[in-house]
Amino acid sequence: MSKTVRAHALDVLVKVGDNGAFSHLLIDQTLKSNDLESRDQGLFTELVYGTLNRKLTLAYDLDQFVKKTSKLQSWVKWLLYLSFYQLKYLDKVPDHAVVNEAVELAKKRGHQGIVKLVNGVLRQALRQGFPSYGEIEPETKRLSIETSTPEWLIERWIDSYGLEKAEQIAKAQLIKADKSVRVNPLKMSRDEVKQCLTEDGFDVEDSPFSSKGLIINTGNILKHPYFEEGIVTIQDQTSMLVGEMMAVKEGQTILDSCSAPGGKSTDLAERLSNTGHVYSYDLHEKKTSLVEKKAEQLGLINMKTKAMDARKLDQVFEPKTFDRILIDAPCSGFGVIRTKPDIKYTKTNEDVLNLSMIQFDMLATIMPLLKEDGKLIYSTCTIDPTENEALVAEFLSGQTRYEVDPNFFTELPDFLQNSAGITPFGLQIFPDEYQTDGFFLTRLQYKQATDDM
Ligand SMILES: C[S@@+](CC[C@H](N)C(=O)[O-])C[C@H]1O[C@@H](n2cnc3c(N)ncnc32)[C@H](O)[C@@H]1O
Repeated sequence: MSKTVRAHALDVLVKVGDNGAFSHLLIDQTLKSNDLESRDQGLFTELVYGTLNRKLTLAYDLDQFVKKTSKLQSWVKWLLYLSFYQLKYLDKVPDHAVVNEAVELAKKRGHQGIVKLVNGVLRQALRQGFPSYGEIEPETKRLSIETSTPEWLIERWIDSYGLEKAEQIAKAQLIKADKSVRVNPLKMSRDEVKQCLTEDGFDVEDSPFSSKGLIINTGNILKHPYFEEGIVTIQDQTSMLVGEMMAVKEGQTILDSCSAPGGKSTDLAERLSNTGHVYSYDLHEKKTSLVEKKAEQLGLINMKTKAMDARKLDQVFEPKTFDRILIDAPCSGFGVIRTKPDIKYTKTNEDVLNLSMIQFDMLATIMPLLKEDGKLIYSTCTIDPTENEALVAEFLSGQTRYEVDPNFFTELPDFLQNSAGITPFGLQIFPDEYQTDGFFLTRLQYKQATDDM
């Protein structure tokens, strides 16, 4: 008999274990190498991400029913987390089905004592109900358990944005992400794609972030031929805003210093309508080959890829070479926890500090490669000031040549112009604002001469 969805989910959860790393790779691997039906693929992904994303909450819950959880074998613990997740958060699965499936999985993997324990714990949880968290003290611990976010990260967000905002951010990271796609204008217009997808039964709407973006409310776009044909690319709406704000003009020469897997680079190349050049760099060839693959799929012939540390690009290019530069920097990724929950369990305070030093070096090395009338976008998919506005402020304060482009703020889409995350150093988009990833971007340029001389 072929494996059930829950058996696949349990396998991945056990492999990911408490280290938390690489769940998205294991999910992709399982989806590719097994013939799960498309309905089951959705459930499988939801079970793995959902359980991982709620890990700390589920561990607290389990402590109420089992005295020494540390003595449980890893797979038993994850089976109970997986089952709790379904009982608490999934309406579509009946409780008795969750218990029966868990018991069957326990029978396959363990002895009679474990089967009894799994059955007993789940039935007790159903009888007694799950604990509430309101009384937990201090407040940071309560928030940590309720939102399954490590306490140090909650404290970081409180330090940056206050308790109320920290709570909103942590809660938003638990909400399932909408899918959005970018339309390739070299192949079809957004309106045409929208119309055809609607005729095919999809519920689709225009993204307010980008003229190329569509939000897919219902329908599995990964299975649609437009995906294979390079007519659409999966991309978060905030990432598409980068392409929009680069204000690219045909024929330009563009540098993308951290380009893999190629989402934004290919957006820029599409915007050049296959004119000009996009030089797409990343640290390793394994990474740049992903960019090449994407470019090929989208029919783009104006991209050049090469592996190189962005902090050495000044050894390859003369100063003032590029019309447009993108530094979409490696970052802590606290804006994309919705789709990569591992991030909140694996990153540390020290990582944030180390990343900010790399980001600073990248800015310092790459900024001089911009032409006198050029524009450079610095962006991250995180919500930490140390890597975002504070970093840009520090970079600008140490020199006299560059500034934030004042037109950046007026050229933002109208709905973002009064956004809570606007500072003199850029725009911070929070994950609780627009049902998107959390994201930061700003646009820098050479200081412009003022008229009042
Ligand atoms: C946020 S991701 C880029 C995403 C990409 N711009 C996109 O839209 O698909 C950051 C990238 O920086 C790369 N990276 C990390 N350190 C680097 C370095 N020192 N030099 C160049 N690239 C680096 C990582 O390999 C990663 O692919």
